[in-house]
Amino acid sequence: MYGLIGKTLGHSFSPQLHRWMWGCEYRLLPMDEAAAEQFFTQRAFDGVNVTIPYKQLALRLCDEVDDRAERIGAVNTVVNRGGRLYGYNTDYDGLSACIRRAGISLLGRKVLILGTGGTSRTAHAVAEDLGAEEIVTISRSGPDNYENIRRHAGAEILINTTPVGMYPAAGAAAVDIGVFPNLQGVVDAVYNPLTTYLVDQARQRGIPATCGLPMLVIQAQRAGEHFSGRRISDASAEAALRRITAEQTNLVLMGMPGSGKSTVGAMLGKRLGRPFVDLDEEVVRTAGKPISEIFDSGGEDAFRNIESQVLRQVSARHGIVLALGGGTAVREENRYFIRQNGRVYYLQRPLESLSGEGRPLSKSPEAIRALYEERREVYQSMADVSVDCSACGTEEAAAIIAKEWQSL
Ligand SMILES: Nc1ncnc2c1ncn2[C@@H]1O[C@H](COP(=O)(O)OP(=O)(O)OP(=O)(O)O)[C@@H](O)[C@H]1O
Ligand SMILES: O=C(O)C1=C[C@@H](O)[C@@H](O)[C@H](O)C1
Ligand SMILES: [Mg+2]
Repeated sequence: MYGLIGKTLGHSFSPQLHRWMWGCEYRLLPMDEAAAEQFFTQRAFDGVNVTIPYKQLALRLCDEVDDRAERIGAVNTVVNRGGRLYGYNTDYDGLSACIRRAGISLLGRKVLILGTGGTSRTAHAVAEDLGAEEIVTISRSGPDNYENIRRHAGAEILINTTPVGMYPAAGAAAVDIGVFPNLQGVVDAVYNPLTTYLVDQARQRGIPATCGLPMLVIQAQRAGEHFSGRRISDASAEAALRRITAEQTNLVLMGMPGSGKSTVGAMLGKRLGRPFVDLDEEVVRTAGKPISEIFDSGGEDAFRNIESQVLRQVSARHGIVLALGGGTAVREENRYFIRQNGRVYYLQRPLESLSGEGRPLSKSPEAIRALYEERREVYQSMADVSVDCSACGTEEAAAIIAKEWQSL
C-alpha cells in the first residue's frame, strides 16, 4: 500500500501523479499525530510520502535516514523494506530541478528565502548546493524580517516558502518585488493558484519565475523511484506535469461585448467536457438583478465592484471554461485574477458585426468604436492567443480554440 500521510490532504495531486508515472494505487491518508505515530510503528505499508506537519516525526521514526534528509531535518518519503523504514527527502530534488528547469541560476548570487518552515530548510540546502553566495532567511519576527527587508534590496533571487498567495487567499505576496532592482529569478513553492501573485509580478517585469507545480511533480518522480526501485524517466515526469497543468488550467475567453464569449464559451465547454461559467451570469446571480438594473441603480462602478469580487472567486476554480465580461480586463486589479489559473483567448470580430443589444456600454456604433479604442491595448497585452473570428461562426470559433488547446 502506497499513499500520503499528513493532517489535511484535500488538495493533493499525489494520487494522480503516482498513478500516471508508475501505475500504482496511491491513497490519501489524513490522520492526527497519534495516528501518524502508530502508523509508523505498525508499518503496515510499502511506502508513503509525508507532508505537513509530520516530516520531522517521520525522520525520528525511520530506522535509516539518508544524509540529505538528515541535513534538512525532514523526511517526505518513507520506504518499508522488509520491516525496516528508510527515510528520504525528495522535496530537495523537486526544488532543485524546478529551479534548473526555470532557467534560474543561483551560482554566486544573493538568495532571500521567505519563511522558516520545513520547505525553507529544504530551500536553504538547495541554495547552498547550487552555489549561492549569500543566503538570508526572512521571518516575521527574526533579525531579518519583512519590516527591515530593504536592507536586502540587493537580493538577486527570491524563494518563497510561505503560504502567502496560496488559495484561497490569492492575490497577495509576502514581499513587494519592486524593492529588489537586481532580481534575476523568483521561485514560489506554492502551486495553487498555478501562477501566484509573486510569480505574476516577476513575469510582468520579464524576470524568470516558477511556481511550485514542477517541484511537486519532480519530488513525486523521485519518491516513485524509491517506492518502485525503478527509474522514472524525465519524459514521463514532464508528461505528468503537462497533464496536471492542463487539467488545472482554465480557458478564459476575453473580447469586446458581443464578440461571442458566452456563445462560444458554452460550445467550447461541451466540446472539452468542462464546466462553463459566464462571469456576467455569476454577477447577475450575486447581485440578484439584471446587469441593466445594476447600471441603472449604481452606475458602472457598482457593476465593476461586483464583477471584481465574483472574478476573484470564479478564477480560483480549476479546469473550467470561463467567459469574461467585455470590460473585465480593463480594471487593473482584475488582471492578475484573469491570469492566475487561466490561458486567455481573445475573440476578435469586426466592430460592425458586434451587436449592441441589451449591452449598456455599446448602444451605438460610435460607442462601440470608442470602447474598442479604449480597450484594444489591454486586450492585446492580456491575450495568450488571439482568435480571428471574422470569417467563422461560433461553432467554428469553438473548434479553433479546442484545437489550439489540445495541441499544447
Ligand atoms: N463568430 C461568430 N459568428 C456569428 N455570430 C456570432 C459570432 N460570435 C458571436 N456571434 C453572435 O453574436 C451575438 C453576441 O454573442 P455573445 O453574447 O456570445 O457575446 P459576448 O462576447 O458574450 O458578449 P458580452 O460581452 O455582451 O457578454 C450572439 O448572437 C452570437 O451568436
Ligand atoms: O501535497 C502533496 O501531495 C505533497 C506535498 C509535499 O509535502 C511533498 O513532500 C509530499 O511528498 C506530497
Ligand atoms: Mg457574454
